[in-house]
Amino acid sequence: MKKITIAIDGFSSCGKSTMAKDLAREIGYIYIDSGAMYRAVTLYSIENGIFQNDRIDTEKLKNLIKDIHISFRLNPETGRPDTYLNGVNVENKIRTMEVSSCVSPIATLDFVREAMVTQQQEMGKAKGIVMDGRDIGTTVFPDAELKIFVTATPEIRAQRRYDELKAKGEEASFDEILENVKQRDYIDQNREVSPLRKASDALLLDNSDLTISQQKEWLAEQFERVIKEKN
Ligand SMILES: Nc1ncnc2c1ncn2[C@@H]1O[C@H](COP(=O)(O)OP(=O)(O)OP(=O)(O)O)[C@@H](O)[C@H]1O
Ligand SMILES: Nc1ccn([C@@H]2O[C@H](COP(=O)(O)O)[C@@H](O)[C@H]2O)c(=O)n1
Repeated sequence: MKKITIAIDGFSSCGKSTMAKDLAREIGYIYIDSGAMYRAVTLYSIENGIFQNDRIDTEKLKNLIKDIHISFRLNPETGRPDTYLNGVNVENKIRTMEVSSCVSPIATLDFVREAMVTQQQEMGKAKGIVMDGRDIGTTVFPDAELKIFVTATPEIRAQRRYDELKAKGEEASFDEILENVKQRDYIDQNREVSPLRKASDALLLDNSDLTISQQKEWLAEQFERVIKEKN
């Protein structure tokens, strides 16, 4: 059976990776969380004094970007891929509020996007991939056979993130999360290079009132429909 490329874009914390990971596991495709790659570059920038006091030393990052190697390896305990930065597992470190609050400015930089998009296109060149992010259907894989654009209200998205952190036993402030979600949406939609947009041929999914299993079922139906058409 011919494999396809699946692009899942949308606003922050709306459930893209939850849907993408589950679908990829069920259909035996590779799953790539492109946001984790921008988060890893951000962590590197914080740890190497490139992002300090709300300022980015862009010249330094430009010189060092070739030394930033991001990869994914399956975690046998979670059954999901963990993110590695230069060979070190950074899966937990890249999910902190510190990284969340610095990542969108880093993701506006053209040379950062160019480096990430090149790696993402390489990862997907054999198809059989589900990738989620902000520009997957518009820039990374404009010819993807199945494109989804996910949205939900900012309050619902912040609540989901808040519940997730609480369940993990982590300190969280709903207001801080809501502010971060809104700020990232704004920066992501208004940057010059590859702003967050619904591709004209993407299917829109507002999952504000859907459960995880309902959205999973919806996505599986879309996949079945497209794969039948292509085979
Ligand atoms: N339909 C849903 N109903 C309730 N909770 C959901 C739903 N979909 C996802 N979630 C939960 O919302 C949280 C955010 O989901 P997820 O991490 O998949 O979002 P995302 O869009 O990939 O986020 P980000 O853009 O930050 O990577 C998770 O805790 C997830 O379990
Ligand atoms: N294709 C992408 C993916 C992500 N970004 C930026 O990274 C941030 C973090 O992504 P999450 O999916 O983990 O929320 C996101 O807010 C974007 O700024 C991107 O630009 N392009």
